[in-house]
Amino acid sequence: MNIALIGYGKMGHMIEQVALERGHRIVCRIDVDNQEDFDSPEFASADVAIEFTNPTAAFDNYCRAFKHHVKVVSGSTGWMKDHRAEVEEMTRDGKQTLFWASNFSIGVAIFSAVNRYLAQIMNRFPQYDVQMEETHHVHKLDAPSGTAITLAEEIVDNIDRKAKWKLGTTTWDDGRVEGSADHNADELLVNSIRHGEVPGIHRVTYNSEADSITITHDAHSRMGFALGAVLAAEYTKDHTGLLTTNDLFKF
Ligand SMILES: NC(=O)C1=CN([C@@H]2O[C@H](COP(=O)(O)OP(=O)(O)OC[C@H]3O[C@@H](n4cnc5c(N)ncnc54)[C@H](O)[C@@H]3O)[C@@H](O)[C@H]2O)C=CC1
Ligand SMILES: O=C(O)C1=N[C@H](C(=O)O)C[C@H](O)C1
Repeated sequence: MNIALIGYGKMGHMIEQVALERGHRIVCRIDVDNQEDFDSPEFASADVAIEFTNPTAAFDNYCRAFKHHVKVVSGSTGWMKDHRAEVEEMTRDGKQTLFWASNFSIGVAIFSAVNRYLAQIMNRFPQYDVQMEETHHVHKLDAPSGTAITLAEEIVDNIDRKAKWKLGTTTWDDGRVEGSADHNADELLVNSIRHGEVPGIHRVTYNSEADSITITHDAHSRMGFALGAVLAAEYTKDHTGLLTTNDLFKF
């Protein structure tokens, strides 16, 4: 299939490699210095555009692709709080197509299924309090990570004693600590760590006086995200509307 890349950074390059290995063609690569290519015949020839940019650019990129009726797969995080409703409206009834996931790896899809089940079990065991921690490279623009927000929303949806999640502290390599760990009992605290070149670690911990239970997903590289994004593009070619990893992996 024909794939356009929007955002040719760390993820864009890795997705290109995986897409070529799977026999796809890259028809267009758009980054900040060639925005006019959105209006090129090459871009319009794409079956799907794969978008990995940043929290502020993502939504405009969806709109520019939709103008040409090009379907989009996107992993950009941090835009949901401002544009979720507009994206839901644009993709309603398959008018436009966006496959979005805060994390494309199969490992996180499995982790998410375990996370939901564990939260349900914990309704019977109020002696455990739950907290989350995510660790990423120091270049990351958003905190908490998109994956942490998705996992936190799943816990809040499944455990009766938590009403919402709250960003706690962000700790940097140089020892700086931003934010505060203060929170009410019904708030799920999510702490962030920014360290070196870490691709992404997500940890959910249930702690009681007697013991603690921790589940962790630790990405060894970005390869799992890139493969998932290309699998999502293959799926998106034949589907419409607002899609996510639950559609692809059927959890
Ligand atoms: N859902 C998932 O599985 C994953 C999501 N991400 C997310 O993907 C995004 C990108 O991650 P990386 O590739 O690591 O970042 P990066 O910083 O290496 O690459 C982003 C690229 O987008 C370009 N860009 C910025 N504004 C643009 C615009 N308006 N149009 C086109 N290109 C533009 C930048 O110049 C840069 O080349 C982040 O939001 C990150 O959180 C990252 C890894 C996995
Ligand atoms: O910025 C990253 O690198 C990552 N971002 C995603 C997120 O915010 O959850 C996914 C992955 O953890 C890597």
